[in-house]
Amino acid sequence: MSHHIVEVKNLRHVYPDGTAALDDVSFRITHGESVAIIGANGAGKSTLLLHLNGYLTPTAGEIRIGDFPMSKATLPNIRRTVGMIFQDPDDQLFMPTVYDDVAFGPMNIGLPAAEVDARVKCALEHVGALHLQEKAPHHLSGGEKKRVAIATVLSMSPDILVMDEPTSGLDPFSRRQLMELLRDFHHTKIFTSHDLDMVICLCERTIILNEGKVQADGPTLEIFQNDALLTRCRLEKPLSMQGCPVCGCFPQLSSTLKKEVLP
Ligand SMILES: Nc1ncnc2c1ncn2[C@@H]1O[C@H](COP(=O)(O)OP(=O)(O)OP(=O)(O)O)[C@@H](O)[C@H]1O
Repeated sequence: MSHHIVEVKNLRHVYPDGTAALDDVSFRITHGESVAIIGANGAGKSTLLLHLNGYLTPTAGEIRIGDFPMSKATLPNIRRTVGMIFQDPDDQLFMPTVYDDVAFGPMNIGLPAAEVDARVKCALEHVGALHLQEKAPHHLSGGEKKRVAIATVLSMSPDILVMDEPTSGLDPFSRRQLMELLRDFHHTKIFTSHDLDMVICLCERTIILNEGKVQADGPTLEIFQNDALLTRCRLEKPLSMQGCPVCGCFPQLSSTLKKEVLP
């Protein structure tokens, strides 16, 4: 399934004002992997994601999605393969109703009306937002907007899901539901997040960006056990791996995690 592969080679991005946001970033993500891209504020995470379906163009370097190098000619195909969910759902929702927003992508690729309708209903049901279909997106709460933004991407049946800060702004119940939804998506997933407890639950691999460069790329648990690396990159362990400051116990850890995390 080579169309599920994401390859980034020596990517550099300099914004028009001269800010070098990414420098010599390289990695390869293969089919079915679930990968977190983490880093402190300003590390370059969003800039990197915006390259993965062509919203930003590299200053230098190369991106391949499956068999296609990113270019003007391959962009429509790549955008069908890579479903991008932005940090701010307002960047994604622009139609008069939720239904129209979720239908927009499938209609645009010329699917028959019955197929569009089926995809919209299925995507909205999947994110628990079918009851919102007639509402105006700008009347929704932050968490509802996030779900609908995800539905706009699911309705296109992407092979690769790319999400910038998926759990930001969600209440604990909605966060849990979203995590379950993402766990059920069995194709390639790439997230940026400051929610490191979500990362530990959903991503077996983590890439750390620091000042636009890849500082680490490996198994998530190994990375979160490397205190020196985390400190150097201005990161902290997930809460579930931090001991209670009073007695040193690990109340939130599941027993499986305890075996792997505790010395
Ligand atoms: N449009 C832009 N023009 C100039 N500089 C920008 C632009 N967008 C981002 N930057 C700069 O690029 C660097 C990387 O920003 P980016 O948004 O990719 O970081 P991030 O890791 O996603 O941060 P955060 O965790 O705060 O969302 C920062 O120094 C930022 O100020």
